[in-house]
Amino acid sequence: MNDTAAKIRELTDLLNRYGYEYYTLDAPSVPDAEYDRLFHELEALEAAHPALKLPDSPTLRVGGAPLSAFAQVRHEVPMLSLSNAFSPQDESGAFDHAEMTAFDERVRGGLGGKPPQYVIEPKFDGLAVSLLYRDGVLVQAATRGDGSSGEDVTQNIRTVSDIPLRLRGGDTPALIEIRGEVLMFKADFAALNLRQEENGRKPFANPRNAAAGSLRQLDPRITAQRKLHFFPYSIARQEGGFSAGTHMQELDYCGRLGFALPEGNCGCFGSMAEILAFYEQMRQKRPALPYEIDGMVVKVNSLAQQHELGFISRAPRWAVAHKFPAEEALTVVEAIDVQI
Ligand SMILES: CC(C)(CNC(=O)c1ccc(Oc2ccccc2)cc1)c1ccc2c(N)nc(N)nc2n1
Repeated sequence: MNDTAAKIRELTDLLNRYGYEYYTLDAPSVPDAEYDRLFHELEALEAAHPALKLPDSPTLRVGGAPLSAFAQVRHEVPMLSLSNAFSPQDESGAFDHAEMTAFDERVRGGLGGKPPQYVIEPKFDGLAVSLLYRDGVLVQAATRGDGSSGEDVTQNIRTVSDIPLRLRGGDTPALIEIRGEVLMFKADFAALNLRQEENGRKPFANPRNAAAGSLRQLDPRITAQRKLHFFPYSIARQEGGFSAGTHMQELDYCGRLGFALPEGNCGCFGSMAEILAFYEQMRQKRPALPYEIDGMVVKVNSLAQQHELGFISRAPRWAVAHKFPAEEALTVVEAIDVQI
């Protein structure tokens, strides 16, 4: 490799490490001025040697020329929705968890009476996307669409700072497809709407619409100006690399690959009673979370038990969204469509 190519490789790796420390670990190891100096040095080298620009270059995060339309991407593995369980409040204000108890009984029935371990995690209220990495490099990103195919939003996804352009850690899988949610934090949503109003533009109704509108922008430079985040929640396909046996191991593996995890807002328990206690804790914590959630998701932890339980019309038998009651009587709970 000639020394210009070596220098570009070195600057790309260094800036990706600094970006990971700043955006995902929230623990920068260099001042912003140092990052900017190296970033401009890389930009200059790439402008002088376009053929040497790397597919995981951090300069891709600023967004290139606008697209005229989004290409369609067919999902090799369908992107499913979740069946819903609600816990309505009775007039005394007590919550009726009958639907979650019924879920637990169905799961135990399906497992021949074996008591499963459950994982409970936030049900992110954003836009579901699928990320495809080949030999550790992000090569494609798509929205869920109708579950079978979605829009190719690869260029826009590269501007999301906590999505790695190259997976971290050793033992890189030849292929891995990671699913999760792109969302906008509440504070960034408020700041965006302030800017919208100042510029005479219509404000977004909620952070989910703001995230969807920002990601489905044909101009990646606009997406790059919107502060988006990503949390993984599933590994859809994998060739090589670490083979997880449980959903918690999948989440931990995503953390090692360089993704942000909703630390402290996930749990793994051996009984539905503990799950319901954690759900209640999260319902109390919800207003203080930096991002919006519209409930919790409860999943069977063992992947072998998930496969044993399968899907009801392709919504998993082994997972259910446990929605929070609407905060105000006026909140319209959208009809949840189980998209296939
Ligand atoms: C559980 C799953 C539906 C993902 N899983 C899948 O989409 C999925 C898709 C094909 C699968 O296997 C199949 C393979 C071939 C055919 C049919 C299914 C398995 C899981 C889901 C959906 C939304 C979530 C959300 N908003 N927040 C959290 N925290 N978790 C979520 N989890």
